[in-house]
Amino acid sequence: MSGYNSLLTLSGSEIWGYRLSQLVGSGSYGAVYRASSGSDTIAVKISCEEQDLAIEALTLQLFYYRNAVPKFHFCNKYGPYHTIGMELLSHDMDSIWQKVDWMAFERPTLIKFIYQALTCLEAVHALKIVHRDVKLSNFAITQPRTPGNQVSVRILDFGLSHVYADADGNLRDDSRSFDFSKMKYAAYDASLGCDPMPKDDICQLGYAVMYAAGFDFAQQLKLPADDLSNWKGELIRDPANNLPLSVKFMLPFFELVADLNDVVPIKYDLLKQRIQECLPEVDATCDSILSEENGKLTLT
Ligand SMILES: Nc1ncnc2c1ncn2[C@@H]1O[C@H](COP(=O)(O)OP(=O)(O)OP(=O)(O)O)[C@@H](O)[C@H]1O
Repeated sequence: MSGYNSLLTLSGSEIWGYRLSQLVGSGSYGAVYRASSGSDTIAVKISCEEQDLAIEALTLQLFYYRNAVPKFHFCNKYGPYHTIGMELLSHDMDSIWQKVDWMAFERPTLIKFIYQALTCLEAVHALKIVHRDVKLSNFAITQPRTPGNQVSVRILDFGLSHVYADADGNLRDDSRSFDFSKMKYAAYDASLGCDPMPKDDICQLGYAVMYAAGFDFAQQLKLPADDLSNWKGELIRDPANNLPLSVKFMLPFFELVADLNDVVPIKYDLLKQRIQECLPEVDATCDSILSEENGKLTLT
């Protein structure tokens, strides 16, 4: 069995006193299991990528008291694998999206999601960390709280993240030398070969919202590299005429995203204000509600 496949068959194993009971998710590098010890239930991420997991563990620890990421429990080695124990979230946004009618979230859901996702990114950027892997499946919601099933958005997966500047603001290189221009869903500047910076996380959040709104982003990603990059460039040059129809109502937000650069500090409050302006009848600051009926999930 290949290294990666063996990551997917660890149900029943015991790690640091937690028994892995169910595979709840997997990505290119890791598998994530629900794990229990007595009444305590957490998520355990397992990967062969030592450095990425070490960076992720360090990052999660920095955010323990901020409600932006799953709370960190431990990191440890398990045979050939590296593991992180963390708060168990309920569903990632991509798997909820796959179950909604027409594979398109409704406007109120989109507005609340983007507001909370931006709040997560604000917390990440405040520590001079750039995430660099912003996509729908890297956001998840907390376990529903009672009464009312309220849930909040958290950002996941810091394997590609990087502390881009020191306390004095001097830029720091990443020795891992990733080539983000090859990443299909990279922001426009990164697709041209620039190092991804916080504004690019926000630009990628914009792509994630287009996808969540039902725009066929997967088809767009199949374009030849130059055409894809041109499309991303046009979105920034003239969002009013190039935004997909399903997110045109979010033009006030996308216009501000198009104006972001790496020099002027990002005004998160203004971005949030713009998000609220896109749909004034919905309070973007309210938590979302998760309901489940006959196996069908609804996030409102
Ligand atoms: N704390 C958690 N609680 C519940 N599910 C989680 C948690 N962390 C991750 N998951 C699930 O596991 C999936 C994969 O996790 P993650 O993105 O961290 O793995 P990865 O291998 O680094 O993925 P990628 O391919 O994006 O690099 C997520 O999309 C989500 O469904």
